Amino acid sequence: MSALSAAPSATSFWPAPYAAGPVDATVEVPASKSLTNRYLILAALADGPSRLRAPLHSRDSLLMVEALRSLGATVEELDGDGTYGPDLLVTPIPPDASGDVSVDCGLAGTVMRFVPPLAALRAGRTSFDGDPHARKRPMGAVISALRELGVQLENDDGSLPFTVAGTGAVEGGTLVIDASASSQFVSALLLVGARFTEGLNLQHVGKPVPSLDHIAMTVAVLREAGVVVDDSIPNSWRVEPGTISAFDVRIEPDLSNAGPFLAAALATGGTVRVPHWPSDTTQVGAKWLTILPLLGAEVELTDDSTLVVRGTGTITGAELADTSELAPTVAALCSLARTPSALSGIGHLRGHETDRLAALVAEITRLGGDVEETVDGLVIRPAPLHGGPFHTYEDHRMATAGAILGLAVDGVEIENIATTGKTMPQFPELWKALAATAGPSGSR
Ligand SMILES: O=C(O)C1=C[C@@H](OP(=O)(O)O)[C@@H](O)[C@H](O)C1
Ligand SMILES: C=C(OP(=O)(O)O)C(=O)O
Repeated sequence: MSALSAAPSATSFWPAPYAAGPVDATVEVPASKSLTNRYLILAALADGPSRLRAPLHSRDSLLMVEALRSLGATVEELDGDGTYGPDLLVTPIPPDASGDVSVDCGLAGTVMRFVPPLAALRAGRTSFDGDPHARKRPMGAVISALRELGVQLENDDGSLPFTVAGTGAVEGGTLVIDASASSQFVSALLLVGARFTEGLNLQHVGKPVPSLDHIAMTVAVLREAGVVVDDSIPNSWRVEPGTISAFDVRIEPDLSNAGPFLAAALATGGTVRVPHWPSDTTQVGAKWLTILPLLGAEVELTDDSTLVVRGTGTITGAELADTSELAPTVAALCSLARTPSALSGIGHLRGHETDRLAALVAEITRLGGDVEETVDGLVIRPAPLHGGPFHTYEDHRMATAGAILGLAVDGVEIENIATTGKTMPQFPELWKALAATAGPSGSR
């Protein structure tokens, strides 16, 4: 399957490796999706060529690269020292770029939310569409924000597909949005705000914005590129107009995608090490250092920046709020716990790659689990699990959640494991290698 093609709809099931004993593995995790795609956007708007070292190469990052190429940026591959592919050299979109183009968003939230404001800065029509489920993901706040900013949109009914008819400039100014469905609405506007003639005063009004770590990440990468951002008032951001400076940056490993591997230590009572763990990061995956001990793990960050997680053989349930994109991994671990768990502050997961709350309830229940959906999360109670099919709904994090269960429960079969290619095409091989460290499968 090409990285850009839609995830296959034909049903194929992957026998998840079952670990006969404790795993003992060191796993080098590919680069962060959220950082790679933010740096790609900034590089396309910068004042000169930028280099991304050891970036992510996955479906979501390729969709972003292709989107930027369509808008006129040049993205070249350069030999680098990354384990999982070349560096990227990005030459920005030229000021006189114009013409009608189309962008395939796949199922990537970062592409469908971040690229339309960028397209508004260019003269020409850019049409956006994506996978069938992409048409169901919330887009309203980005679309209404562009309209408020005076940008013309065509064929839009509040979701994909639609067309942005850019004129080459956006005046900017004051904008009020409701970003309660996704932090990406805020990030999308902040990322391009410095290129609006008057900059941007953005305010959120409504229920709380989810995934605040991801907004902190956006602000941090903007400041690295010399953009002046004031985020001192909650729910309010000021981006000064100005230059986005070209940069040369090494991308951190994806700490969210490290999650399933770290979870394997708990699921099997083993040890997993992830090297190159950043000591200072805006990634939400930094929270593993506090989440995993609450679930019963011993966690240590060594002097050589390796995160070491040891399972004690017992997983304890926990009350955890605002786990954002970590939630499917957390839910899988909680289903293996000896005591109940409550996950809250994740109602917006209903608008992710699939309705993740419904999907987790359906699939964990199918394996014998006891899970209930609440207004803004899940309650998970201890129950003996058994093998069987685990449906994934084109959602990479459903697939990795199923793999965690399969490590601890014999006979779990995961639908369409290739869906992990959205952010980590190497997942099936890395997971098999991890499971193999537990010895040949059999009963524990
Ligand atoms: O900006 C980003 O890179 C992301 C923001 C979050 O989106 P939501 O705010 O919609 O949860 C997160 O869940 C998603 O995986 C990546
Ligand atoms: C919600 C996610 O992705 P997206 O960037 O497509 O929103 C995710 O990766 O968990």
